[in-house]
Amino acid sequence: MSDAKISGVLLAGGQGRRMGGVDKGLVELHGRPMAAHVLERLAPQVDELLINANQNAERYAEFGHPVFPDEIGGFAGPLAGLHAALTRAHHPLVVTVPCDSPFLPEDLVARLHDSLQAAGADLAVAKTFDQAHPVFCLCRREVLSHLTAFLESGGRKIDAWYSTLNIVEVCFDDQEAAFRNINTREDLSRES
Ligand SMILES: Nc1nc2c(ncn2[C@@H]2O[C@H](COP(=O)(O)OP(=O)(O)OP(=O)(O)O)[C@@H](O)[C@H]2O)c(=O)[nH]1
Ligand SMILES: [Mg+2]
Repeated sequence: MSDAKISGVLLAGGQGRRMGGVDKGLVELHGRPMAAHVLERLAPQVDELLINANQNAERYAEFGHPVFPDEIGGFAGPLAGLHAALTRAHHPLVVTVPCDSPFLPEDLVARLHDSLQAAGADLAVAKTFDQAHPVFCLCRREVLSHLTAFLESGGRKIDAWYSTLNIVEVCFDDQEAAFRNINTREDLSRES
């Protein structure tokens, strides 16, 4: 297994429309912002942490890690966040996680990394049973030029971009509950 260092990126650049247009990463669960839960789980798994957010930069900065917005504006979706992340990351491997999945696996990065290496893939993405979790991915930083070209040609859909890459899907069937995400007020109250 390679010992390449890994940058971890919290994707918090969405508009939270299903929750009424809130900045979901700052919404509190058990008395703390969801971003805090996610960062705490991810920190021991990576060599640096970065935060991608398009609003409330000062509040995200309080977590103590660099904060940056999408370079491609207009809330173009998570690929715009990944694009910005790949331009900012210092390490050769980059893992992304969403801001609304506070229970992410503690061995997420180790398992994505093992599969990426074993398959010699460009990108490893989590799945549970037949459900893909496309924003939980580990990729090589050098896919940036490929992603930039995809975005410049008007591409926005994460699945469409993945279909042009050498990817490996990594099975987390044993931890399905760790991927539950919070999209609505009802989802939030179910966890509270
Ligand atoms: N950087 C960036 N991240 C995004 C964007 N849209 C969604 N995301 C992130 O992608 C992940 C999954 O997105 P969703 O669950 O759809 O979150 P959302 O878009 O804020 O919420 P909805 O508006 O209800 O769809 C979350 O971590 C979001 O922060 C975007 O335009 N830019
Ligand atoms: Mg969305």
